[in-house]
Amino acid sequence: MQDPGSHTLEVDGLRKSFGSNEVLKGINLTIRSGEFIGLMGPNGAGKSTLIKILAGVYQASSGQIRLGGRTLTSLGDTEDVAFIHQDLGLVDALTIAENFALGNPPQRLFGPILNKRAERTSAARALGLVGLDLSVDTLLSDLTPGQKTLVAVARAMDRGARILIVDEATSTLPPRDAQGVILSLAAAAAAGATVVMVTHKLSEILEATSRVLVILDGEMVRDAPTHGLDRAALVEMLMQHESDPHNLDDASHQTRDPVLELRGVHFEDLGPIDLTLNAGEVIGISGLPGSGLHDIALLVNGTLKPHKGEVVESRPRLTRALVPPHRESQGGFGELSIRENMALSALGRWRRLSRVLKPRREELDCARVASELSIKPASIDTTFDILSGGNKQKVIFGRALLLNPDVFVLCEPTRGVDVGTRSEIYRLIRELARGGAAVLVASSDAEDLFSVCDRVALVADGRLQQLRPVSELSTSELELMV
Ligand SMILES: Nc1ncnc2c1ncn2[C@@H]1O[C@H](COP(=O)(O)OP(=O)(O)OP(=O)(O)O)[C@@H](O)[C@H]1O
Repeated sequence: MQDPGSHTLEVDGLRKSFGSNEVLKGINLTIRSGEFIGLMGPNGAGKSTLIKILAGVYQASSGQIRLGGRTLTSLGDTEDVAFIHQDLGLVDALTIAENFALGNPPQRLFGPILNKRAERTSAARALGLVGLDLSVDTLLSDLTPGQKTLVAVARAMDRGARILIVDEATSTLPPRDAQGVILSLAAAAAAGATVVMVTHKLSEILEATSRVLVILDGEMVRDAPTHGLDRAALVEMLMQHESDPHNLDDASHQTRDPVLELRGVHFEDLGPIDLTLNAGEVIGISGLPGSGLHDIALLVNGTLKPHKGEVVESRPRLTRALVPPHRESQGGFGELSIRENMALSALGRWRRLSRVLKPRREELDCARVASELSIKPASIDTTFDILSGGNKQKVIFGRALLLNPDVFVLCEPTRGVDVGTRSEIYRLIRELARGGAAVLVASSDAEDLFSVCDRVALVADGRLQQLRPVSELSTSELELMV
């Protein structure tokens, strides 16, 4: 029997099935106080399901959870444990102090009189712990996404959490913001808190964690100290038979005829923007949140119309496909299947001359793309809603592939996807360019830029800087760009 005061977290033989699909196949774990755990695994491996069982969102089919020797059905109601998801559970219209007070029993001075001062002092102290130099009266809506995540971490610590469970909280943050969050989590661990962090970013694992756990197909297949590991070792742990994501074949480019041009385009604070997309070339643009990076992509796609200037197409009826920046709000239709979500915009492709749909061809094409992207579950009749985050991203990417357009506009194409799929997406993008498509990648992920783009440029101060060949840039120059 352990000391109940300790915060050792133990999981024994945890299983979870959804219908006949066994998603967790007997997970065993012991995590001690002060450990910083990186939890990795391919899309659909079961990471979020494990976290949701710990949080009490799902109930395990069998198995045990113990904290400090006490058996619990979940950690959801335990003050010692805080969960930080992509949806941070903060309210934009409230101040930092008010967000801290949300859901907390009020601190009382005397009878019904609240001790607001004590609440503010303790909130300010917690902000200091995560390195945020902000007044507690700042409105949440005035913060950057990274600062909001730090507020969520500070709030958890203010509430006395000794275990922080963080599920892909940095995946939508620009690198510098993500770095701030990782540093504050590392500081929390150094001060004795336990951190369990789900991430696909190898750099975050190497930078901050003390131990790596890998889930594959619902089983915990690796458990190793991070010390001594490098990127290649992590990739090998994840993939077993890995093809190096950076070893992309050098596409022999064909003629680079202009396909689409933005000429002197203005949109809100952007402009003038001049950009030419050529057949067979992958152009990458990057920038901070609010820089207008995705607006440029949407202007290229025709979703946004310029206030001034023109979008010139090289031929009539030029076709375009978009992977939108916000999968959560602009991506898929939750109640439709993988197949329906993929086929939606390309239905015309499977029509006979008589205009009758050829469902068998449609099914085969969707199944082929789903398999190329290793979408899980493999059945294309699966409902979109129940897919893991990374698999949703793959379906949306697959939809663009099926359209087979002249121009691909890909916003954050690898957001939330695992290491193996990332390299597969890079291979597919190169293939699209080799096939003559013009590709625009609008991404805040340096790896997207140096792995797949021919030329890249930064969006800053409303302008698109000069495009430069990636081959002439060092990794650190690229990382500085994002
Ligand atoms: N509510 C649900 N009903 C049915 N199946 C589900 C449900 N939630 C998750 N699944 C399935 O469980 C499997 C594991 O999903 P989970 O979200 O745990 O993966 P993950 O490892 O977190 O992936 P990612 O890295 O893409 O976020 C997937 O095949 C998913 O479709």
